[in-house]
Amino acid sequence: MSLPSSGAHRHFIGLMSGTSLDGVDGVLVAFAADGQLQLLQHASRPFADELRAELLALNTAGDNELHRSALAANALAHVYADVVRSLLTQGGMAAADIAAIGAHGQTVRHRPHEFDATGYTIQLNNPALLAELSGVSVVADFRTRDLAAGGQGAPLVPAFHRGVFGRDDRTVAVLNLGGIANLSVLRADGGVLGFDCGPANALMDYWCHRHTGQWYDAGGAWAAQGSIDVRLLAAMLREPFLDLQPPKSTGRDLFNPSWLEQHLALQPDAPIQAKDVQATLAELTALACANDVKRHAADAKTLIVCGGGALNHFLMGRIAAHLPGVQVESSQSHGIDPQQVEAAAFAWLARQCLLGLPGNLASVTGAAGPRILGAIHPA
Ligand SMILES: Nc1ncnc2c1ncn2[C@@H]1O[C@H](COP(=O)(O)OP(=O)(O)OP(=O)(O)O)[C@@H](O)[C@H]1O
Ligand SMILES: CC(=O)N[C@H]1[C@@H]2OC[C@@H](O2)[C@@H](O)[C@@H]1O[C@H](C)C(=O)O
Repeated sequence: MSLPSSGAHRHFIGLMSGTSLDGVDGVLVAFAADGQLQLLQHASRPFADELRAELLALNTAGDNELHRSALAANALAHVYADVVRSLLTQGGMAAADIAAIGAHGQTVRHRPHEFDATGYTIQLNNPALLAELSGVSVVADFRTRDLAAGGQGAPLVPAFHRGVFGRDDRTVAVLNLGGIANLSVLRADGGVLGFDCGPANALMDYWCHRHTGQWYDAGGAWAAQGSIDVRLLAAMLREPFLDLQPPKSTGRDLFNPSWLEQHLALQPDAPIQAKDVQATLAELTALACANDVKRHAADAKTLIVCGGGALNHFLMGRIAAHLPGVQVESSQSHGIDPQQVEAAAFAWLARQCLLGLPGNLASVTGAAGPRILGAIHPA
């Protein structure tokens, strides 16, 4: 993987807890002087049920939010610190060996440019506590500067995708299937387009947990038993966000259980079988993403998929079915575990911040220009 590097600041840790709310993924990476990034260690922690439920609840308005958010952020910092400890132990390294941790935090609201010209994006985090617990400098709060500069504040991974997956002889498309789906279009001339496509695991996980008690549909096996409900699918596909032009980003603010329940309530037929709803949600993700590839990356012959959704065989099959002539493959076949890509991106973003280099791409977020992202909390 070739990424810009000055040779300084060799080892970094990246921590990502994303919109699927499954837990924390962490990586320990080394940057070589020649710009190569090497993934050294990976560790993950699922959230305890109580913390997961509280983080989920904090995505919508509720009682005493400030107090509850502060406590949830503290709890999150402890999970982050636990992942950092594992990474250091696994790598046989000490805190002093790490230049910085890039800690994304937990998005609980994302409303760019709503309500006033700036709007807001909120990632719960306690980087000061994490620095104290880990003894490592922490870079956090990656999104707000881009927002202040008129950008969406998301997605931020396309710049990293370009460094890792970009080719100078062809267009490559990279699809992240986390709680939300986002696409990066990496052109041979270095130009990058990136935006959120719509819902991915956030809705499928909700539905799966409600009806099976499992946090997610492993391999998409349950969805594969269902039939796609064409009326429900057509109704969900009419969601205006799906047809907005980029730059655009979204989150659980829009694609949440109420959004799904409202669509279900409007269906004229008797209740749709639960497994059919699951199949239809997978198809919604597949079609929304495939339509975006056709609209914005028509010349791409390869679609590299990362995020936990790359492990959903049913979903991967449906995406491939809608993109004949495009090779749809997991990032694993490009040497990087799909569940480590985002965490690695935040290690890279932390390094960009320490080096005083921009982390955003104005062509993606719509910001007025390149900006150094993140706030540094020294060890
Ligand atoms: N074996 C599997 N089969 C099917 N789906 C899986 C599997 N493993 C993980 N997933 C899905 O991937 C999700 C986690 O993906 P990931 O960690 O990429 O999301 P995230 O980082 O929280 O999201 P985002 O990219 O939106 O920030 C799980 O919630 C689950 O839905
Ligand atoms: C506000 C926020 O947390 N957005 C996430 C979310 O999860 C996927 C998608 O929506 C993407 O836009 C972003 O995450 C990745 C890491 C990004 O910024 O590129």
